Amino acid sequence: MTAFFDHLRERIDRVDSVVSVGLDADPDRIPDFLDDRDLPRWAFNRRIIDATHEHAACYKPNAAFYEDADGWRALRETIAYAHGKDVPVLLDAKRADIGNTSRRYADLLDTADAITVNPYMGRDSLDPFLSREEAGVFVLCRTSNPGGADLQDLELASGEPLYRRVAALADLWNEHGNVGLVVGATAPEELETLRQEVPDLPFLVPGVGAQGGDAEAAVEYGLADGVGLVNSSRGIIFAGEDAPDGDEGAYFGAAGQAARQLQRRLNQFR
Ligand SMILES: O=C(O)c1cc(=O)[nH]c(=O)n1[C@@H]1O[C@H](COP(=O)(O)O)[C@@H](O)[C@H]1O
Repeated sequence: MTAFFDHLRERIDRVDSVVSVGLDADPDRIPDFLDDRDLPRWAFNRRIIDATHEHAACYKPNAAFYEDADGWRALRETIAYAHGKDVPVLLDAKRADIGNTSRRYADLLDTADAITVNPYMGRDSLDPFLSREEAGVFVLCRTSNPGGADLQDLELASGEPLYRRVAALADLWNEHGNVGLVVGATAPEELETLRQEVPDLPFLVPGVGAQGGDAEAAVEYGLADGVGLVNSSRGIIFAGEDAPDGDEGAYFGAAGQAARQLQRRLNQFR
């Protein structure tokens, strides 16, 4: 294992948690009381991090919520703040392209500790990420969305579904011990199959919480030798939406409570 997974293991042990808190700071859902702040998404994330870091093995901002000028600034501040709390950051960017383009995408790892990548363009498109030995590279394998089966379950001539081939390839690409898979909690059977197929790869398992995935399967099959991540985004960061209007303490307190509850629930299965 290299730096990212070593750090993640330490973090999991220290806080006794495999929770990845998804920082999907949707501008449409940032509470009104933060509207007048410079960079409301950063103001929001800072408070979320303050409220949840004791329960977080990792933070996972999804790039979709930051891809504008203010957004990138908010993201940079957020990552630095998470690092200040010694929490690793996995940037959910789902990138990869032809070589020179991917090399620029891989620069995202100058700031974040790990990234999600899309394997559709094959090995060379992932090389710039894989060669960053210190970083974690999570390859999309069997996604949590309803259409995940459209392509990923297609049977190859060998009879195996495409997602299993992706896992086998990711295992081959793991020359530096820095590769993980993304497998949704909404696909518990596929999680089980994949854990047998690639016993050594840690998984990022999204889809518990708002998407209703299987938390027990996420833990049972997501961890490789105790290392892996189970992500919830909206279910944690927007847990305070029922708090009384303008009550900042209650709003972010609810996020902390949601993170703690998920930590406890997942720990029952570890
Ligand atoms: O790569 C991911 O993290 C990901 C893969 C996948 O199969 N499904 C999935 O939901 N995700 C991401 O995980 C997060 C899930 O958010 P919630 O449904 O709000 O918990 C979002 O940022 C998604 O983009």
